[in-house]
Amino acid sequence: MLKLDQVDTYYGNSHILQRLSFEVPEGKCVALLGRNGAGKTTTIHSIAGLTPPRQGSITYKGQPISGLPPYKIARRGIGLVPQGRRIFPSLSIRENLTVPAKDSRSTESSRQKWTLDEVYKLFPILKEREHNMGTQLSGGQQQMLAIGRALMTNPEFILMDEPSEGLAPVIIEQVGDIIKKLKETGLSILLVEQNFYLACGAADEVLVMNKGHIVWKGTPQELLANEEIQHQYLGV
Ligand SMILES: Nc1ncnc2c1ncn2[C@@H]1O[C@H](COP(=O)(O)OP(=O)(O)OP(=O)(O)O)[C@@H](O)[C@H]1O
Repeated sequence: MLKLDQVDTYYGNSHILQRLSFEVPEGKCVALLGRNGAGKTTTIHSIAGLTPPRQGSITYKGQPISGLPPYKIARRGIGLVPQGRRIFPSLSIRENLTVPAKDSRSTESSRQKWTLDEVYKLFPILKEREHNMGTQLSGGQQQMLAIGRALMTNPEFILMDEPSEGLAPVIIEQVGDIIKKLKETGLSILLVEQNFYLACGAADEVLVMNKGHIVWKGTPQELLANEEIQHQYLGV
């Protein structure tokens, strides 16, 4: 569904992604793991059009998307749950959810529509607190809000950047359950994580990244059994 082929992304003269190639099949969750600075966020930003690649191709459902502005990539059906959640602090929870959905052209008509009610069904706590300000939520609830806000753009594919960041272990487990539920709705997911156990619990395939390229790929079971890779690239 999403394919990166020989992607090179730079910040100025710094060559960050180096001939990066991988695929995310339809309906699957692929986790991208790696230490700080490996290039995971840069990968997400390259796909979303925030830091376009200088060379190589990114295709989504067979169509090239590299070079398109971020809003056009979003309209194609790729939603972003950014690192650090980026909740709008001066808006209520309801407003945080409805603001990105306001532009009716933001959705291509054939896709299943996520409504406010459906997002509230998935995250009942957001309904209970819909008139609170975004910043009055706990870290886990803010993560639900960030996911709900991405769903309101009716994506078929979601990019999730470190959803476990700053959360307590019990909440990280809940995030894992949410990712499984999203997959059951038919979404395809690229999950960037530093949390080895969350990634292995939620993903169908794991990619390990180091210095801007993929150094290992396999199933979560294979990674759990491979202590050398865990130690060398993930600091587990
Ligand atoms: N805006 C920027 N300008 C210059 N260099 C940057 C910028 N953002 C990131 N980098 C560099 O690019 C490299 C990859 O960073 P990136 O944020 O993609 O890593 P990451 O794997 O997501 O790590 P983290 O988990 O810390 O976010 C790092 O060496 C980082 O210092």
